[in-house]
Amino acid sequence: MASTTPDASQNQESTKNSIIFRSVKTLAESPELTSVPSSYTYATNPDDELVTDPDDDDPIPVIDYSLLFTGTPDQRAKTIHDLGRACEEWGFFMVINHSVPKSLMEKMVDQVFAFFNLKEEDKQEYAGNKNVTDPIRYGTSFNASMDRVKFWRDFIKIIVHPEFHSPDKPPAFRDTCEEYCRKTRELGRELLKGISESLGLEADYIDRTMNLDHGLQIIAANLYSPCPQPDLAMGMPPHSDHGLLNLLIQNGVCGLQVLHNKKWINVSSAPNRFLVLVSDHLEILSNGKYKSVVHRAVVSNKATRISLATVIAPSLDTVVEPASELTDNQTNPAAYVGMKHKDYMELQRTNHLYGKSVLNQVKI
Ligand SMILES: O=C(O)CCC(=O)C(=O)O
Ligand SMILES: [Fe+2]
Repeated sequence: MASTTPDASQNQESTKNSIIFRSVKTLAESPELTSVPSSYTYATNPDDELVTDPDDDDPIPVIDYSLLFTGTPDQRAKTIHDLGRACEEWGFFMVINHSVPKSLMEKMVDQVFAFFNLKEEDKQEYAGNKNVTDPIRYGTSFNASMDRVKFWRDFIKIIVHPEFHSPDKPPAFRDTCEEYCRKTRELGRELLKGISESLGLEADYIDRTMNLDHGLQIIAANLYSPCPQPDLAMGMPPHSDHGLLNLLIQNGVCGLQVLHNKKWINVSSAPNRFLVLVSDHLEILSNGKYKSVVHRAVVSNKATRISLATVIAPSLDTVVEPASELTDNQTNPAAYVGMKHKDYMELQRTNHLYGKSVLNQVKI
């Protein structure tokens, strides 16, 4: 795979007082870099420091997707029950035996790599877009103009449904991405049918009420370049995602940690698995029964990490509120106010990314 050589004049912008790198990649590749610049120095909250691998007695839930279709009635019922428990207790699970070919997953990760390896000026074509509904947004950190501390991450976010968009380069990106997005949309919608049933709702309840025929699907590809002092920088700070589910894959380099029972759990994954994160709108719809998972991405000094998140979300105009079937005024009143998905996304974009700070704003 071709790699770009940093070119100081092309990849840096000078302001009155400092030089700003346009991407962490160009910063990480600059020969003079030996330590993390102060603008990236992230102070971890000491309360957050308990980091561990999963406990054998409480393993990360694994869902065998094929049993939803080809299992015996008992196996199917158990899988739906397991899905519900995973959403309730972890807000996170891994999916095996799913419908997305391994070769397509690998091809997509390769294309993401190839995109980040384009010349910076080619990627900058998509930079500067600010609105959550801009079809393609390339950038660095989270919201670089607002972040108090910058995150060690470059990203591209692409809206792929209800309308499909794609960068024109690299040449094979569009076709690979279109197929990958179709397959992951199908996977996400089927998982949501099982999740609907686990809540005691009709299988198509979430699909119908969240208007998934016109649902928003976004892919967010993240590049975490090697960092000279990984303990001092953060790839993505603790946060939960908007949307219903986030289907995540990575390039074989670990870095994702999920918060479970007040501990940060390192997630390692086999190449053919999807890491599925319950996201804020599923928590709202289930009136808090299912919890969106707080997660973060740490960085390494050895390898470049790629992660590719596929967000399956309600249509932009859907007002998401707790399902009336799951609430009653006396014993289980609605715990969240309804909000249009589009407004929620805007709220997330204009807030500092920390924990569940956005979700807390719609909590009653
Ligand atoms: O890189 C990761 O594993 C996490 C990425 C993430 O949290 C996101 O894109 O929302
Ligand atoms: Fe996330």
